[in-house]
Amino acid sequence: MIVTIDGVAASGKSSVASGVARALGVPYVSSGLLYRTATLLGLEAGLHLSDAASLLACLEKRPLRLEALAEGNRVWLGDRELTGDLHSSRVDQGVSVVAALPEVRAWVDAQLRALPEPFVAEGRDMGTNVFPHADAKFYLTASPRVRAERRAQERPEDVPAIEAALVERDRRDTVQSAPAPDARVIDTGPLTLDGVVGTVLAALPTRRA
Ligand SMILES: Nc1ncnc2c1ncn2[C@@H]1O[C@H](COP(=O)(O)OP(=O)(O)O)[C@@H](O)[C@H]1O
Ligand SMILES: Nc1ccn([C@H]2C[C@H](O)[C@@H](COP(=O)(O)OP(=O)(O)O)O2)c(=O)n1
Repeated sequence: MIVTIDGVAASGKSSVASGVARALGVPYVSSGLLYRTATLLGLEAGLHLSDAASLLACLEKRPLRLEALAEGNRVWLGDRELTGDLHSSRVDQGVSVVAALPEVRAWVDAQLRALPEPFVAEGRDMGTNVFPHADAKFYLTASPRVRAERRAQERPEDVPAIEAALVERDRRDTVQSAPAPDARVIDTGPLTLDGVVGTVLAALPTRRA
């Protein structure tokens, strides 16, 4: 069984995917972390983030591993854990450029499609491009202000600055961020995290994984 959870930036995709995966007893996988990993490694290597060939060469020769646990995803480069470095503002600012590169999208998609079922996959295009035959599809939204207020709990910046950055990233990610026609759209604004997880679980075709 594959469940896809897509949505705009900071709409709650990872937290909801983790809650759903834990309830089902399956892993979840964060596709955004792979785009973030490509961005971080490109920045650390001093590459131009639009230089797809160099970026891909850099990714393919490194011992990268995505640990897709239900409790949270972790990314490793050999023995070095990258996870804590993947949500910095500089990665936030560069990631849309990297995510627009078809070569990088193909690299991410190949890794995702190699995963053994069952799992929950979250990102932007899980239900549209990567797993169009998923058993259940969801798309999370919330207003920019609500999302910025949530992110402000996790980041040192203030709400207006985070909100402006989110709106800009939404704009740059528009192409790959359309909901699948068969996705159930959930406005998470008026709901608690548990409320969103419960809404997803209640809408699954069966509770088996
Ligand atoms: N109703 C809600 N639905 C989803 N996330 C929520 C909700 N209320 C608060 N949050 C919080 O919003 C923050 C952003 O969620 P996250 O899962 O990181 O989003 P995304 O993966 O879409 O960037 C997290 O700290 C999460 O706990
Ligand atoms: N399937 C995906 C997942 C993420 N992306 C891009 C779009 C986002 O700007 C970045 C980071 O996504 P991530 O889900 O980690 O972060 P946000 O929820 O947007 O804060 O990657 C994508 O293009 N396709």
